[in-house]
This record gives sequence, C-alpha cells and structure tokens, in this order.
Amino acid sequence: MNQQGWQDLYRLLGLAKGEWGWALAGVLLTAGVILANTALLGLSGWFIAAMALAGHGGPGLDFFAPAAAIRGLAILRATGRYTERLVTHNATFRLLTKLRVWFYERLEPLAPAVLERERDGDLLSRLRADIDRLETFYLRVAVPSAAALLAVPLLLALLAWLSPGAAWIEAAGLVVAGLALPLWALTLGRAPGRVAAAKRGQYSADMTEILRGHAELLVAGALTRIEAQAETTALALEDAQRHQGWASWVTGAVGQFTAQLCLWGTLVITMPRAASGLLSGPDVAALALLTLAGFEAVAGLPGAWQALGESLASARRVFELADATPALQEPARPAPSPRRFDLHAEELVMRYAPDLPPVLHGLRFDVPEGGCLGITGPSGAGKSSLLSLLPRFRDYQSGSLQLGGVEVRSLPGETLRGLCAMVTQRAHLFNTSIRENLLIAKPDADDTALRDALREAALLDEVLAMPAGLDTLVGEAGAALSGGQMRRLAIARAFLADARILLLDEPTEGLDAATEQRVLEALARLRQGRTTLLVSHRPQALRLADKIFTLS
Ligand SMILES: Nc1ncnc2c1ncn2[C@@H]1O[C@H](COP(=O)(O)OP(=O)(O)OP(=O)(O)O)[C@@H](O)[C@H]1O
Repeated sequence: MNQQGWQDLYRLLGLAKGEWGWALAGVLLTAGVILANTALLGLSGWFIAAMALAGHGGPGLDFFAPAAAIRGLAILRATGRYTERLVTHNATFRLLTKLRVWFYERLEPLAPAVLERERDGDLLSRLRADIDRLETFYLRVAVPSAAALLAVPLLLALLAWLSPGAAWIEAAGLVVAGLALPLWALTLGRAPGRVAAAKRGQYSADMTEILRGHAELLVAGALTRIEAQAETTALALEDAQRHQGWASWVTGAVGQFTAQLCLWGTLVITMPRAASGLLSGPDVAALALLTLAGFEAVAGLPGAWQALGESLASARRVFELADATPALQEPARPAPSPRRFDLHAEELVMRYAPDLPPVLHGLRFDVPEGGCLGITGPSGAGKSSLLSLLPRFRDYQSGSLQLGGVEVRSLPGETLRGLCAMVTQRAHLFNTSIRENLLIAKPDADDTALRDALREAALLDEVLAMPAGLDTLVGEAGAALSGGQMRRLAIARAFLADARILLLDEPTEGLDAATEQRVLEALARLRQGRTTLLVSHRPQALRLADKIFTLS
C-alpha cells in the first residue's frame, strides 16, 4: 500500500473517533466469541473422544461438568455473536451517518462553482456508494483485525500450555493466514478495487445522463451510442469484480489449506506423544480441534483486506472532493449585515479563472433601494455572471460591489443568499408537490401564506383547478407543468421568501406573448419594494426596469 493509502486509512480511523467506545465493545465481543467458539470446539472434541473411550472400557468419566461447560460455551457463543453483530453494526451505521453529514458539509461550500465541474451521477455515487463501501473498512477490516490481535495471543498461550509444539504450528499457520494472506489479498485487490470504485461512479453518471437526456438522445439518434458507452463501463466494472472474486477465491483457498495443514501437523506431532502415554487420546482430539478452530480468528481477514483496496479507493474519491478548495473564501471577519439595500458597482472585474479573460471588466452602475436595473446585451456578455455575484456563487477579483454601502465580498455567502431571491428561466423544481416546492422558500409557511403567494404570482386559480390542488406533483424538473406555470411557481417562491434583493434572469424567455404578459404582471407586483436586477433581451420585460444598462 502506498503512503497515500496509509494516510487515508489513518484518517478513516480518525473520523471514527466519536464511535471508538462502541468499536472497542465490538472488538472485545468479537474476540470473546472467537475464544468461546475455539474453546467449545476443543472441549467438544475432547468430550466426544473421552466418551468414546469410556464406552470402550476406558477410564470412567464425569460427564456432567464438561457437558455443562459445553452448553455454557454454546450459549455464550450464540449470545455473544448476536450482541457483537448488534454493537458493531450499530457503531458502523452511526459512523456512516456521521460521515455522510461530514461529507455533505464539505460539499456545500463547493456549490456551485466547484461542483458544476463534476458529473451529477458521480457525485451521488461518492455520497452514497463510496461512503457505504467504507462500511467494509470499519466492519470487516478494523474490528475483526483488532479482535484477532487480541484473541490470537490468548489462543496461542492456551495451546502452548497444552502443547508447545502445537502452539508453534498454529502460530506459523496464523502468521500465514492472518498476516501474509491479508497482505497478499490487499495487493491483489488494490487495482481491481480502484477500477471498480471509479467505474461504479462513471456508470452511475452515465445512467443519470441517459435518463435525464433520454428524449434528446433519442431524437438525435445518439441513444444507442451512449448506451454502448455505458455498457462498456458496466463491462469494465464486471471485469474488475471478476478479478476481485478470483482474488478472494484464491486467498480463501490458501487460507483453508493452511488451516488443514496445521490440523495435520498437530496430529503428526501429538499422536506419537499419545502413543507413548504423554498425552491422552481426548487431549489429541482437543488439540487438533483447537488448532482448526483458531483459524476462525483470521478466516475473514484475507477477504476483508482484499476489499480494503476498494474501500480505500472509495475513501480517496470522498477525500478528494472533501478537500477541494472552495472557489471563494468566506470573509475572515464578516461585515455586519447591511441596513439599506441599494447597489453600487465601480470598476467591477470578474473572471472565471486567473488564466481566462475577464467576463466583467470595469463595470459601473447604481441601483437605489427598491429600484430595478434592466440589464441587456449580447449572449456571453456576462449578464448571468453579474447576477451570480450577489448571492456569492462567484467572486469578483477587483473593483467594488456594494450592497447598502457594505462590500459584498465582506459579507458571508449565507447572509447574502438570505437577502436574495432568484427567478430564472431554469428555476429548478423538485419532483414533489407544489406545496413542497413552495415550502423550500419558507418552511414554516401555512396554507394561507402559500395561497397568497400563488395568488400574487397569478397561479392560484390554476393550482386550485388541479385535482390534487397544492398537493399536485410537478414531475421531474416540473415536467407536469407548463413553462409559464413553472415560471410563476418560481415567482410564488420568491414572494414567499420575501427577499430584499430580486435577481431575475430571463424570467420570460421562451413564453408566448399571453403567458409572458401574466408573468410580467406578477413580476411587477414582486419587484415592488425590492431592489431588482433584471436580465432580459425582451423589450416587454425590460419595461419593468427603471433604467436599462447594456453590457457589451
Ligand atoms: N463556469 C464558467 N466557467 C468559465 N466560463 C464561464 C462559466 N460560465 C460562463 N462562462 C463564460 O462567461 C461568459 C459570460 O457568460 P454569461 O452566462 O454570464 O453570459 P450571458 O450574458 O448571461 O449570456 P446569455 O445571454 O447567453 O445567457 C461566457 O463567455 C461564458 O462562456
């Protein structure tokens, strides 16, 4: 494993800090179960052999004590295993929940500037599949490895007490099955694991895009080609999984073989001692079974360490994004929230990357509080880029943009986003009810407030005429609504948010004249008392503005 792998492993252990108590309980229980199981098998072997010899006229046997011990150990093993599963799974699931929240909190500041470079399906795969895969590390690698470290010395001590020779054989076998094999499995599993994690993300991204752009791909005749691409990814994933299966079979088989070899080795060295009377027959049976049962302590390790390759690849994919630098830095000492809401820009310069030419260059404008500035200009002039500065989705590099006399860059993004409402031609609607889509803007709004907002947006009558009213489902990205209804739903949201700054980006684009008129009437009500930036090409829409500014 390379240095990066070890660092990730160490970091994964660090992230589990809050759950160490549970994990320790899991380790103790697992080690207890291994010891109980080994003792059970050894004692059972001894007891059966002793009973058989007693039956054949051998020495008499008090069978009550061993029978009771066997029953006790069996109960201990069953309850121990149940409790161990309960504890370790509880710890792991709590941890995965924590990890998911931790990862999401790191993703949030990356939106939208950094995340828009990623494929949606791949992001989802990191958040879900990759984090789920870390379960393998905690549940199958960390806890069983620690339990083996605890149980094996005790087991060897017991064997050494009964027969030092058998203890040496067992120690050699356990070094092979519990150390060499897991390390070999880790090496074998690393490359296919890395491929599997990457291909799983790619497949998820391919499928998300196929489903989302299905209609366009079908019309363009590109569906078969893109499906073939996804199939190639699926085949590569399958190939990686086949390699993983092969590696797991090989290491499993070598582990079994080692255990059998140790069993025979123990028999070979103990039987002559039994023949010469140094050991009893039942002792030989007990030692042979103890040797075999001891391998339970390490049986799962090769498979788990092999899967560790994929877990680490998943961890890397998670850490890579979690460690990405946000496109903009929050101010170290935020300025107090503005009390006025006029806008002032001077010599404003904004570029998407240091090596790209500026999109906005020396921009200058003023909008009084409650005023509306219409912004027009050719495609690519930077109109949408300008709007993205106010909610701090992007930053400007020089010049000044002030809200109520406070430099926008010195305000936290969250404060600014709380002051802004947006209506764009691509306002996102979630695939849920109209009510839920509205509540995004104001979670505690009651039905009266929702209806008022819909009335102001000139959408109430249409919503009430729908069979489920406010509970009507809008479909994927609002597919069950018309373009005008989607736009007015976004306006209703803005009414509910009751923000002081309104950012309108082509709010009537793609609408017919009659619908545009209804949307504009709603917008005219919405802009009252709110400082508004309105980007549009359409003369009717620009009539809402007090002043028009052309970006070139
Ligand atoms: N995320 C981005 N990374 C790099 N360049 C970008 C990014 N987004 C936009 N641009 C570039 O910035 C320039 C301005 O884009 P913007 O979307 O602001 O223009 P616009 O005036 O709103 O255009 P339209 O009227 O077509 O919507 C364009 O050249 C565009 O290619």
